[in-house]
Amino acid sequence: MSLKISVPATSANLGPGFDSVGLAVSLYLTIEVLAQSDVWHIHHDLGAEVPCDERNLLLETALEVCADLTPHQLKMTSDIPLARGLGSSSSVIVAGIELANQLGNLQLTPTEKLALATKIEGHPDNVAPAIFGNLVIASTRDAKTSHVVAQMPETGLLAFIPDYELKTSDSRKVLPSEFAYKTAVAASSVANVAIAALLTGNMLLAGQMIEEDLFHENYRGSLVPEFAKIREIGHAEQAFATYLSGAGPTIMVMVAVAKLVNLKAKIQAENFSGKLLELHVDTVGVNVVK
Ligand SMILES: Nc1ncnc2c1ncn2[C@@H]1O[C@H](COP(=O)(O)OP(=O)(O)OP(=O)(O)O)[C@@H](O)[C@H]1O
Ligand SMILES: N[C@@H](CCO)C(=O)O
Repeated sequence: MSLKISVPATSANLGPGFDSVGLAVSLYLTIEVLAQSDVWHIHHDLGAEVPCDERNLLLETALEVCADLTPHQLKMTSDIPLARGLGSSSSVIVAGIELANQLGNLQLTPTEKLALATKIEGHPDNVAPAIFGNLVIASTRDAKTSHVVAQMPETGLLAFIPDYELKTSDSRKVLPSEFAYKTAVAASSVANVAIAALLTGNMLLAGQMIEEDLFHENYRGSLVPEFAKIREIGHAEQAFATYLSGAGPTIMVMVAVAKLVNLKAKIQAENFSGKLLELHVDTVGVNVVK
């Protein structure tokens, strides 16, 4: 049997869409199913800290979804950097669900996959676009997830991926545990206009609203020292928006395609330690090739 599963990276939040909005982007985790085996084994070159057995999040997820899968040798490759704010954990969870779906012949619908993935990840903002591709707006309350898949308006995407990791769990520790009613109303009004602008293709307004986030970026800015400077460069180069991708530390800049080259040169000139990558919107989501 030949089976290959690929899952895109995802950039969550887009400013005020905290925990509920995400965009699928063009970096990929790929799982290749090799021969049946007595025990599970994952061949990968992602480093010694990534387990090769059932302790790997891929197999933890697959076996949680379907406990009696036949063990296989697997090959895992990924260009999604770990703990950088590009949805590496969600890509593995979605791949694990798909692995169980295929090997266990579960016939899961995309909505069922979203429910399973959200339960495991805790929020839908990365797993939803990893499943559906594109821009996804989702809300999970009382274990029920509602979602809308939308086309992202045309924009260039430039990601600065710092050399250091920032685990989502650490980046969530700096957030407040409570929010005053008035602030919550203001924060959700910003989010509402951001989404309405994205859905009507108004990148200028969407960009302004993305940068007015009140939910998380003010608290996380100090964890990502490059953020303020890159946003300043974004303003000087007329980018639509600069935001913290997911829990950081990746910084995403949305900019008109014609302005990408200049923007890239200006950020490169700062000599920050990390990678600067031009990305594209992934419109496919999780993909199975047999
Ligand atoms: N290929 C992989 N195999 C096994 N575990 C992985 C893999 N990729 C990521 N993980 C797990 O996910 C953790 C990173 O998850 P975390 O939520 O901190 O960051 P992220 O998903 O990359 O970023 P964000 O959620 O902000 O977009 C890693 O430390 C590791 O435990
Ligand atoms: N919405 C999440 C994304 C990372 O998992 C956060 O910002 O913490």
